[in-house]
Amino acid sequence: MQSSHLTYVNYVLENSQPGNIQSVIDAVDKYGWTKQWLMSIGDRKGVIIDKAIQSRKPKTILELGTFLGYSSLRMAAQIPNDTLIFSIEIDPELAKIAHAIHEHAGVGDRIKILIGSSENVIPQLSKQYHINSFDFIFIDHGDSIYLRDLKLLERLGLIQPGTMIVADNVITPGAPDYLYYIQNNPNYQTRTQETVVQYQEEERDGIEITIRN
Ligand SMILES: C[S@@+](CC[C@H](N)C(=O)[O-])C[C@H]1O[C@@H](n2cnc3c(N)ncnc32)[C@H](O)[C@@H]1O
Repeated sequence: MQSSHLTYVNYVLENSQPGNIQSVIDAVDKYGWTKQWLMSIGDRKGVIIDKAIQSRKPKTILELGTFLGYSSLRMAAQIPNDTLIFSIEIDPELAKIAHAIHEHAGVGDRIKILIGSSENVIPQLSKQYHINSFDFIFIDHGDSIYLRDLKLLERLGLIQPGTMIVADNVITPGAPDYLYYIQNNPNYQTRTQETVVQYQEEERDGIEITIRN
């Protein structure tokens, strides 16, 4: 394991209680604010995701981009125990660390991390996991591939009327082609929630919150 990842895991394990999701979320946030900047959504954007989940009450959730498992942990904290989150991560080492953190938080069986590139994994979802569509999709893997994967999800029928799609980083670094498509498409109702970059005081960012008509 990379030494920075090892430091992170040790910090989170030592500063949280097993089975206590909120204490794990708090430990990650403390690490991000005081030790090392993280590309996890962080506490301030995290509240926006929490509210989106509370408003949609999804039964099926897909995340693109697990990283160290923070946003999936936050989503798990907002939903009933019987709701499974699928989260796709291209880097096997990150997936392993995220799973260890989820196990520590007591939600390892509620977050299914699928290792691989989203463009390869998404087409397997219906067949392997009997998913017809998702109620909630969190897009947070790479700004330049948001639109490609949105269109893939559309083509496969995984986005249906009522699906809520939340995309991070639409201002910084920005996803202009994604925003143009979704904001000029009569199939979607969408708004940009302005916020700031995680674990920083100043830099502007935005989260796009969209509902399929
Ligand atoms: C910004 S981080 C995700 C942060 C995470 N959602 C959170 O807030 O805790 C982006 C992650 O997407 C992964 N990623 C990048 N391209 C990907 C792809 N094509 N398929 C799956 N994962 C990808 C990266 O390895 C990285 O871990």
